[in-house]
Amino acid sequence: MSQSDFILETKELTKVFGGLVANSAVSIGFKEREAHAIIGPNGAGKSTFVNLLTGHLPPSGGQILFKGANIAGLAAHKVTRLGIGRSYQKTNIFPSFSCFENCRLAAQSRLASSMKFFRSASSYKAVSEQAEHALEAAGLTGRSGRVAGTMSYGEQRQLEIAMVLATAPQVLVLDEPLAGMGKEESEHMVGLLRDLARRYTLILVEHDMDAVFAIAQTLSVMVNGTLLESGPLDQIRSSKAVQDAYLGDGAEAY
Ligand SMILES: Nc1ncnc2c1ncn2[C@@H]1O[C@H](COP(=O)(O)OP(=O)(O)OP(=O)(O)O)[C@@H](O)[C@H]1O
Repeated sequence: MSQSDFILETKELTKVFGGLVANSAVSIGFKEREAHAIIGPNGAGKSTFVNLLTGHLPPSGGQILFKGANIAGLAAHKVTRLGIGRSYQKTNIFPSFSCFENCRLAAQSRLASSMKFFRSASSYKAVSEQAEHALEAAGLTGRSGRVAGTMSYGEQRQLEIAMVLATAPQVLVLDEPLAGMGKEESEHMVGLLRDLARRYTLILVEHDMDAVFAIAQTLSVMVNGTLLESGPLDQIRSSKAVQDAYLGDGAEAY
């Protein structure tokens, strides 16, 4: 597959913490408008990988190509502005602000100069519309004026996704979006993510294998900081190496 087939691609991406190699020469390609899950046991290096992708950690080596340009080492806010949005394992909202305010602040953060922006009434309107669209896209239509902290946990996770959408990303990086959710909330979130996967490139770290199989078309399996295998869902499900290392007998433990 040629480089142009991928909107985002890592080449030999490496991260070393002291003596520990958390990511060892990881090369993964992400296609446009595809849901791609990164799976693997605890400590495999998944969070480190997404922290590198989104500029939250500087790599020790390798490349991160976004639309062909190497963005490795770029600061997180600059990566966001390029169009790679990211949600976190824990909710990251302002609980005393309304849903709309949370999204409006996120939309504003995408702009290079928010002070300059505040002077323009038309830009304010554009950002407000972007915030409302993001709420709708995240399934929170009608929740605009609701104080974020008073919503259910599941809705707060939806709000966090709305805040990422408000930054007008092309690539959405979601770190354990189902963490802490009950069955109903999880099903709702899976539906939302399947819907978003039709319009965005989705990169997902998730332990819930039923959800991963329902959302992702492509899977990359990490073990001990290395990429074990990357490919279409069916290929990974039937891979002997993946079965042995991860999806086999102990898969339910993850
Ligand atoms: N900031 C850090 N400093 C030192 N070691 C770290 C740091 N972050 C992660 N590690 C180590 O790197 C390895 C990979 O951790 P990472 O959190 O990326 O794995 P993971 O696959 O996301 O695990 P989990 O599924 O439990 O979240 C682990 O051994 C971890 O202890």
